[in-house]
Amino acid sequence: MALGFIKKIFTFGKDTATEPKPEAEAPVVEQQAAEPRAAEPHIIEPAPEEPAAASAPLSVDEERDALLEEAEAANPEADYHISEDVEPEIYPLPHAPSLPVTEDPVVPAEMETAGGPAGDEAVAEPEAEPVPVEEIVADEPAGSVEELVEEIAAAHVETVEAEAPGELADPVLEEAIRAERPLETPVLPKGFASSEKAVVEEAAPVAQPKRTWFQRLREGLARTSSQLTGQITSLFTKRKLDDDTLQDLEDLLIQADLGVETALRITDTLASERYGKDVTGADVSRIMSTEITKVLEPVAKPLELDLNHKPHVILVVGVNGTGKTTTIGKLAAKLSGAGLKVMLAAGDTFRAAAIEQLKIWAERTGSDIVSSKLGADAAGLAYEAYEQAKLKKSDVLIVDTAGRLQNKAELMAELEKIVRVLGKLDPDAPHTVLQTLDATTGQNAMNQVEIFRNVAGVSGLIMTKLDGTARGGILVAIAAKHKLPVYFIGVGEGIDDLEPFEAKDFAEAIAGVGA
Ligand SMILES: Nc1nc2c(ncn2[C@@H]2O[C@H](COP(=O)(O)OP(=O)(O)OP(=O)(O)O)[C@@H](O)[C@H]2O)c(=O)[nH]1
Repeated sequence: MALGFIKKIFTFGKDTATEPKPEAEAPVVEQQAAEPRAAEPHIIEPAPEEPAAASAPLSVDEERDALLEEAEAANPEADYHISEDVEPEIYPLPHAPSLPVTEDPVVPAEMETAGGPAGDEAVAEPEAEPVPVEEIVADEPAGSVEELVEEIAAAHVETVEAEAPGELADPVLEEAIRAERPLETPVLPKGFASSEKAVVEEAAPVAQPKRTWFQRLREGLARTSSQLTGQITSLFTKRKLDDDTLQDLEDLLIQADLGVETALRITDTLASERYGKDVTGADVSRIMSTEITKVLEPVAKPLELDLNHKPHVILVVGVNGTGKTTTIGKLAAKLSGAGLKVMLAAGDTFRAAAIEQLKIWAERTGSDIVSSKLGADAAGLAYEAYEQAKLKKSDVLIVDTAGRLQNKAELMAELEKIVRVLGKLDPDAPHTVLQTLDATTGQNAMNQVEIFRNVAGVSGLIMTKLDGTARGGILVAIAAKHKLPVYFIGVGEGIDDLEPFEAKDFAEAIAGVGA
């Protein structure tokens, strides 16, 4: 059902995805503030931001202002002022909903903490109140509370409303969104799963023929596969299977980054079937494909979203250049294409280009985005993004992070702090910690998992740049060693070049079976 819409998004992004062009001096915020669009069909908005009633919980900006005032009183020397040219763009949010809103909307229980107008019950609920930032950072080392508050104030956080992602292809989805009611049965794109039972994963299988994806996977892995199968074929030309050929094969498989464990699985199986007999390259490929499938099957899992959390927080980590930002864009495209409300957080505050790049992806995918100025505290930004996502009832918040391993200690401290701050806003957050790995880096990717796993509690992987590399075998070695779920693989720079990870397809593509 969502597939037609996803395809539209893909087509839309395809032309421009390869070379994103930042709009240099024209912040998206200003454009949108100046030209509010008449209709935002995909946004389920709360009522317009009106002054909160005396008994209502503080809005995010009031909450933050109060915190900043307190911090200022405690330390009059510090400058906690938020620059005026930025503040009006943020609070109230620049986009006022144009959809009709009932006077007293009933907010579902899981959305009560959003801070918007709610029914009596919601107002009475104590847990609906936002958690003060000072509590959030209470466990931080001495002095860090003030620092964080100061940094949040200095962050010039800006929230950009989503662009409409285009016409909705699904009339049921469209009707639900126009009626401002949540979908009872969220329809997730392929590669995602929900912990709620009532999820339809793929409603229109004919719309995207498997062959297309399979062909693309094969094209992507062609270098890995042709190098490996070429060597195997020449190894077994007119040779019976003996200890020497088995040793040569083992070396070859290890050189192809498959890892010792998988190499041994393959040679052991081959030996048990064909020792002393003639062996062809096709025999080896078949066994390779079967054994690699066995290694990969336990890790080929959909990315499970718990939509009871609003938002479900996905923290994306990884060394810089591994494709974090691009992958976030691709994920956002899938999710917003399926009708979910997505908020992005430009938590890579270390690189201006990363912030700009994410803004472009937000525009392209119809996602909201919270960003800050360069060098701002990333945990503070994550805090703001979470609050904004709550306020706007986003289904999913995806947080980008910096990945500069050159300054490892600082980076790790920053990641730990982001995880801690999110965990205090929602004890289960971040609900998913995704690590991106660049397949072209081979063995290096293995070490990267080790590092980020310990610091950020990585819960799943996405391997990027599998197109055009001869080192795709590393995914197998990583699966065998770390046993972490692999949700998607990146096979290009375009918006639709992210595919759910399928063990058998991948194994066959690497082994050159069925080509
Ligand atoms: N060929 C190919 N290129 C990719 C893929 N994923 C990302 N890229 C490219 O890799 C480069 C780095 O990607 P980014 O998304 O900027 O990586 P990052 O991890 O966010 O990097 P920093 O912002 O420096 O931390 C970009 O040129 C992307 O277009 C992929 O699956 N295949």
